[in-house]
Amino acid sequence: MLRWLTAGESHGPAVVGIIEGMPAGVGITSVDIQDALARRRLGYGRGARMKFERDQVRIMGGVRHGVTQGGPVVIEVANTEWPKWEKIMSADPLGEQDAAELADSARNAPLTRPRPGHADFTGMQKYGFDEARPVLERASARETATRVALGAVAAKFLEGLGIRLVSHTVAVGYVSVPEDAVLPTPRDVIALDADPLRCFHRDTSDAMVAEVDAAHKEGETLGGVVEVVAYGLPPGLGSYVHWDRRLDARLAAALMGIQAIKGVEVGDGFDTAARRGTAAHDEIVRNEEGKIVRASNRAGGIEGGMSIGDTLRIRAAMKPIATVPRALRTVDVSTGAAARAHHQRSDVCAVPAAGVVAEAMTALVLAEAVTEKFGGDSLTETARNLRSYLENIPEFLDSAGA
Ligand SMILES: Cc1cc2nc3c(=O)[nH]c(=O)nc-3n(C[C@H](O)[C@H](O)[C@H](O)COP(=O)(O)O)c2cc1C
Ligand SMILES: C=C(O[C@@H]1CC(C(=O)O)=C[C@@H](OP(=O)(O)O)[C@H]1O)C(=O)O
Repeated sequence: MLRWLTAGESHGPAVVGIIEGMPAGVGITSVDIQDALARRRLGYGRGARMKFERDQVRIMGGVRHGVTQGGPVVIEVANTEWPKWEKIMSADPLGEQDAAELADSARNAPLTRPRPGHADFTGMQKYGFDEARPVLERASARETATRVALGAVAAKFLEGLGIRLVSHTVAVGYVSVPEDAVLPTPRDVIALDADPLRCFHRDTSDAMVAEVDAAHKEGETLGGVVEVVAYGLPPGLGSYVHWDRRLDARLAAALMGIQAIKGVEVGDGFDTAARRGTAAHDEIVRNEEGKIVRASNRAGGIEGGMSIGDTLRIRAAMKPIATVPRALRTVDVSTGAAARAHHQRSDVCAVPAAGVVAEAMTALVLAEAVTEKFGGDSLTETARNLRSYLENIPEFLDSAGA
């Protein structure tokens, strides 16, 4: 069983992730995790904090000399902003002098004008806070740094089994890649990361940059759509036998669990709903070598809640950043008067970063499904079990490795 948790606040000393059940023998270093985190910072339209803050990674358990040992892997991503927040976010009660200094600090002014589109207002109601600071600290997408760190470990495990993931931006606001655009492969990751929007279609990327500039100028923010593509999956991850074992359900929950994600689509998803049956599915045919393959990939590599051994495609729709510079209407809960929502700084568009987070979440779900199906206390054992499964699929059913 693979399970994982994250902890920490946006302006606390660190955000921390722990993953338990990762087999031994997976090669992972702080540099690998640092590289994954650097990709999450990419993207045209991200805010000031991305420029001045660094992610400082420390592996605190489960890895020795660059290889997992089978125990829980613990990763700390320190917030380099911490010295500015040490008093505001102190875990322990403050002494008299520190408390007096804090009371005078502008940074600590109570956030009584909750921002629509955030957890602020309902979080205050639910947990009984009189301002939004304690809510936004944990609701913030700063926490996605830990998901990407843990996802880097999961991705290394999958890579050891020949499974590779890619993510890319397919829409920013109303600007979308054309429907017939080529899918990126793992070979394209460097080019993708070099693109300002992590978009694989040159002309669309230029139009997206212009859209982010226009939104920025108008005090607006933008959302969009990202896609995760996974290559090399064996058939049979997940199951049709129960709703919560379905791979599509688990991937959808994982992507929906990312801050600001409001929709998930597997394969052609919503377009498929508008098609007639003969144009909606992926027919089973023999190729020139006599191998059983699919004539298309409309389902996005999942049927009956299981991977079918074809390319996985899953999309997530992100709403526009809720801390809008042209601040939205709210109520100041300290006075009851109409007001404008609190705004200091924010991203204009975080869609490219959301793609990297979605890739990490997909890696975590796939790694969990792989360990569930193939078990193994070491990567070698998991690989052996996977090989044996594939070798033992009866020849007349063999579609593996498509
Ligand atoms: C990578 C990433 C970066 C984000 N950056 C910001 C930001 O700078 N400002 C903001 O208001 N929201 C940002 N968000 C979105 C908020 O975290 C999100 O809108 C908030 O949690 C409420 O969304 P929900 O209703 O889906 O929980 C970001 C989300 C992601 C995934
Ligand atoms: C810090 C990160 O993202 C933050 C996510 C976020 C939000 O409201 O979700 C708001 C912003 O933080 P702040 O309000 O402190 O500027 C982003 O910078 C990060 O991704 O590392």
